[in-house]
Amino acid sequence: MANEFSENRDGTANSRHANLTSSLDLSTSLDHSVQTRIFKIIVIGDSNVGKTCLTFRFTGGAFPCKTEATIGVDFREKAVEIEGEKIKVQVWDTAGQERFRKSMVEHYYRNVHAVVFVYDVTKMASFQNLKTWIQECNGHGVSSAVPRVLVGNKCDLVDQIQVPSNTALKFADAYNMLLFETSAKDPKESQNVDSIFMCLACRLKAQKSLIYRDVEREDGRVRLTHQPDPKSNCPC
Ligand SMILES: Nc1nc2c(ncn2[C@@H]2O[C@H](COP(=O)(O)OP(=O)(O)OP(=O)(O)O)[C@@H](O)[C@H]2O)c(=O)[nH]1
Ligand SMILES: [Mg+2]
Repeated sequence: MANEFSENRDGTANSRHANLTSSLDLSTSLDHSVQTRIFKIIVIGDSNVGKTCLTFRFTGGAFPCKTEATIGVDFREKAVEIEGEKIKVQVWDTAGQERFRKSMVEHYYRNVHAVVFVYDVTKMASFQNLKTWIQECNGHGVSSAVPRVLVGNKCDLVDQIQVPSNTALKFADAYNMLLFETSAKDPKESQNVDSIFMCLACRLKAQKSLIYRDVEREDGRVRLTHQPDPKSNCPC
């Protein structure tokens, strides 16, 4: 594991074109040295929708001044605390371009704990392609018990919006997902970006027993039917 992650100045972990080994399988989801659970969240969607910028905003707290197409996968980690438990959220920022991802796909989905599907609100094609991304995810055996959320990014480009909110909401509802419309670029939206990942981390913490058992065998769906607890720091 140590060879695969380099520590950034801000304390987040990052690795490009990582040589994936079984140590990343995360089947136990537990960092034994410090007894911190690790939640593996993958970020999926068309190229250029802003997956790298969203993950950077969450883990690094800023919008990167320059990005290049992701090759394979970039890992970023952020330590969070939920109801007194320290948890590492490990974000897998995947490549949207087919040529940069095909050899890695199996690794993306293996032992994944949650999935973030991203589209660009200014690009209808990226929204229409979501079905293909969902099919790929299901085709790799990701259980319906694995929480999924939908993210419409680039909301700061208000004059260029092509995907109406109600269309996105209907889609999210049909696939039993929460919808977040946000912007990785707009600093005012940074809390909303954090909420995407914190919401999933809270769901996963609540599913504690599922993570220690075999998630694949559970077929229960995660539905947001409860009211958020005002005393909890869960954003959803
Ligand atoms: N206006 C605006 N631009 C954004 C936003 N998020 C990302 N971008 C821009 O969109 C472009 C693509 O962003 P990336 O984060 O690299 O996209 P990606 O989905 O990671 O692309 P791949 O790695 O090829 O899959 C870059 O030029 C970003 O600056 C946003 O919220 N608003
Ligand atoms: Mg990228």
